[in-house]
Amino acid sequence: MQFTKMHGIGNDFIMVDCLGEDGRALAQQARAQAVALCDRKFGIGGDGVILVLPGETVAYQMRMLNPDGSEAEMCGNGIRCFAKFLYDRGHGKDQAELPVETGAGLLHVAVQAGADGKAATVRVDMGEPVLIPALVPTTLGEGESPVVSLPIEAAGRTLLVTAVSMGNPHAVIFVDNVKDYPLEQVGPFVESHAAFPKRTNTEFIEVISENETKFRVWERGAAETLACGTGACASVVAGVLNGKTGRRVLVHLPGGDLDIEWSEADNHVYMTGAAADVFEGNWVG
Ligand SMILES: N[C@@H](CCC[C@H](N)C(=O)O)C(=O)O
Repeated sequence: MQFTKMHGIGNDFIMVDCLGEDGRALAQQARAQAVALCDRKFGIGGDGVILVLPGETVAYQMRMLNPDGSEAEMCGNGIRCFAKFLYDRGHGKDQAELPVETGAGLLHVAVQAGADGKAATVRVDMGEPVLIPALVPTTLGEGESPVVSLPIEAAGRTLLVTAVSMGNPHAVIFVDNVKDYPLEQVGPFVESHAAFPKRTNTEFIEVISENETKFRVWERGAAETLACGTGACASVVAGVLNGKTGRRVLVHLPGGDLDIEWSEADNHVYMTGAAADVFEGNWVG
């Protein structure tokens, strides 16, 4: 199985091209072997596997598997890698925006090329955040009101969480000092807390100013990673809902920066950031 290793600000993925004749078989193999592929000692190593598939209503479809083998509805850093993967191979080069089917619906990506003519940064229309508790999904809150800084008990602490879905679930927690926060102690308990029936990604956010935050994440099915695009989007939505940030924020993640805007005009969240190739190979496992 041929693969390309890519990353979006340090969130690294094994990309499998399933557009050809043998695409269905490759996708099946990659799904079955996602845990082995992502293993950093015995496999290729990655924060996930991304399947580049033909779409049903448009040309392309993205699917994402976590290192624990579970399938995620969406992946923000992954979709930028997906866009670069296609662009650098000549797909959709003549289109200003490329529609991509995802588990979070149809999203649109716009590539900005570098001096070498290859995709350098990608702007993604991530769609509207989902705030209705039952759809996040979370059992917190009441009726259709957003869950904004409601308490949960986890790891012997009371944590105030804001629940946002960007197709996949996020619990956002604001902290004073993100660098020293015991994320590896708290993260696993929030991930599998009873208030989140599909488990959750958990973002820990330190606000620097109205337009700048520092970010760390404990990802569902992946533990701590260097970046999470959907998480960065969710964190800005949470920042606005809590009155802690403006609508446009430069998010500093351990692997790099993302420019996130929750547009007042159309209620969509826009994410802009880099995507990069690392190497290509042939999986013989
Ligand atoms: N790192 C990704 C999110 C990957 C999926 C996540 N672990 C989940 O299970 O929802 C991103 O950049 O959004």
